[in-house]
Amino acid sequence: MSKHGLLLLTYRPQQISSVLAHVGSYLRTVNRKINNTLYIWVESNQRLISNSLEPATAPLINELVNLVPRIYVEAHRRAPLLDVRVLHQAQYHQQHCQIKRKLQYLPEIIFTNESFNDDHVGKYLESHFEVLFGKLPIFHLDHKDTSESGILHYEPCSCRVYDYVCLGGTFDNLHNGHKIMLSTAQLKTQKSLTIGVTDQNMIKNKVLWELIESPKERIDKLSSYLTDIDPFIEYKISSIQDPFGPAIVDPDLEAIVVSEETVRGGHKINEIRQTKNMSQLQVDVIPLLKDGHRQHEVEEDKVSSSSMRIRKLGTLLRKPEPRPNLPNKPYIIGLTGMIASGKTSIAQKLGKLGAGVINVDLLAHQTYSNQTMPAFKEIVSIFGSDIVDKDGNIDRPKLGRIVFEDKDKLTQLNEIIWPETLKLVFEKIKELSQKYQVIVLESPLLIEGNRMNQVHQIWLTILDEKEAIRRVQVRNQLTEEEAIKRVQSLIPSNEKVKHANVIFCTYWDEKVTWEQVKRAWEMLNKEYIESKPETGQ
Ligand SMILES: CC(C)(COP(=O)(O)OP(=O)(O)OC[C@H]1O[C@@H](n2cnc3c(N)ncnc32)[C@H](O)[C@@H]1O)[C@@H](O)C(=O)NCCC(=O)NCCS
Ligand SMILES: Nc1ncnc2c1ncn2[C@@H]1O[C@H](COP(=O)(O)OP(=O)(O)OP(=O)(O)O)[C@@H](O)[C@H]1O
Repeated sequence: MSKHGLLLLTYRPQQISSVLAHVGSYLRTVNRKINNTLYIWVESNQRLISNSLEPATAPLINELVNLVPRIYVEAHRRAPLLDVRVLHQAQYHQQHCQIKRKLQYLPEIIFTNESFNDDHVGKYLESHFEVLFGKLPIFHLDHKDTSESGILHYEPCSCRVYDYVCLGGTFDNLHNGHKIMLSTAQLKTQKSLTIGVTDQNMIKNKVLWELIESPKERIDKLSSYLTDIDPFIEYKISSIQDPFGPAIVDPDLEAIVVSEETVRGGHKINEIRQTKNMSQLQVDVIPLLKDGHRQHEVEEDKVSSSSMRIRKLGTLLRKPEPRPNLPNKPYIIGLTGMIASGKTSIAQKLGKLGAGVINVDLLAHQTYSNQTMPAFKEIVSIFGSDIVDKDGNIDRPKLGRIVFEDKDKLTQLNEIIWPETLKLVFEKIKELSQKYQVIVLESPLLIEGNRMNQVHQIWLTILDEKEAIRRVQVRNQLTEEEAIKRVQSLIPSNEKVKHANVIFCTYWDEKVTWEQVKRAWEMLNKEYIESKPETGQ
């Protein structure tokens, strides 16, 4: 299996759309041979037959606007996990034909759909790219099952081209739907493509927004993707704070590319431009790419970044850091997350699957549960005798109201309780390690207390803040204001995500939570438990 490859897709003169007949079959074979990136370069077979290295006559724009999106539709069907990149060589960029392109990922194998002399193929590709193709293996693709041909339901948009085009999006987990939109816009652009990328304040209503990368990371990835596909256009990519961005400011823009679901945004932009006496943008609409690989009813119908985020739940997102300070056994999972995000519910499920569970909160409460316990006196001396109830115990709801009103007091309380709690945690770990290989330490303040190196992996529960506030109100009988204070008293989930090896979300019903937990448990056992020795890393 190679990581990256390049498919040289050749067609007979005047018959460019004929490549579509078999592209699905080619992609299926390629999908078995590479597992990361596939570049596709579309070329007339005449250039290879004649072994001519003269500049080619590039395919016509109307052919490409038809062809390229359809290749992505097939890529979604046949190789949904491959990063397919159809490289453009549009007619109006003929003057750049002599410039050798760089590629972001170096191909390790070449695929061709027609048999040519291997030397010709290597030389031809080396005349277009700064890659030593001559040394790479060449695999000739056959298409046996022609029955797959021509089943592409795709209505391409107009083939008019413009100097200045714009579009917008979040572009998290760049997928084939995005690629259709971006390619269409690139093919329509002769000079400059302006792209607005949603800022952090615009994504907070999206499902699992905490898993979306920062605007800078998304912009960087988008920029290197676009340059890889077509380095001859100017790209102006910036973050936007509203749905309109530069589209209602830049007088040079001529067209906007939108999808069926965002066409209203395009028309709204034109309304605003009209009020400012600016020219109207041509609104070019691409159809939505439906998801043929939906895994769950909570996923969307269309190929979507949200569905891709949902699929990450319960999987290993980040390899755990080595913990030379900890023995390999027992293997300790720190389960943390926002208040009412479902830590206890997930810990219980892990318990049912075979983990030993320690609730650090309960042990913390033990440290001041009666007058003989070590933290009792210290807490009363700091928070006053008012917090002791008529039975002589510390009134926890009352203490809670005090510390969630005042961050300093919360820190003070944690400083008193933590050393004693830690002693109890160690005792409990020792006791449970007789029976369990995996111990789940349910610990709300694991990250706040910077205690991440005391566990082998960090598993994080996240939940939409509004839902967390609703749950706290119901469960703890609090007002909305009090619930908000509790939920917001900890480090926000989007910052904790950086530390997490596995993430869960309990937003949907229990069945969905169970699926995530089972996935994580299986991964843990397979990768980290079954094959580990007692000591050493
Ligand atoms: C407010 C905007 C920018 C927010 O983007 P959004 O969060 O929806 O981005 P997302 O990354 O999900 O999608 C980006 C674009 O790809 C399209 N898209 C997403 N999935 C698919 C799919 N499966 N098939 C086809 N297109 C798709 C979206 O409809 C959108 O047009 C957008 O929704 C919008 O209203 N666009 C029209 C106005 C605009 O472009 N403004 C900025 C101009 S600079
Ligand atoms: N999958 C789920 N679907 C719906 N509700 C859930 C789900 N999981 C948990 N809940 C509910 O959310 C509330 C909080 O869950 P839980 O007590 O497990 O959270 P927690 O993170 O342990 O809270 P705390 O930090 O306060 O201890 C509970 O009322 C629980 O019933």
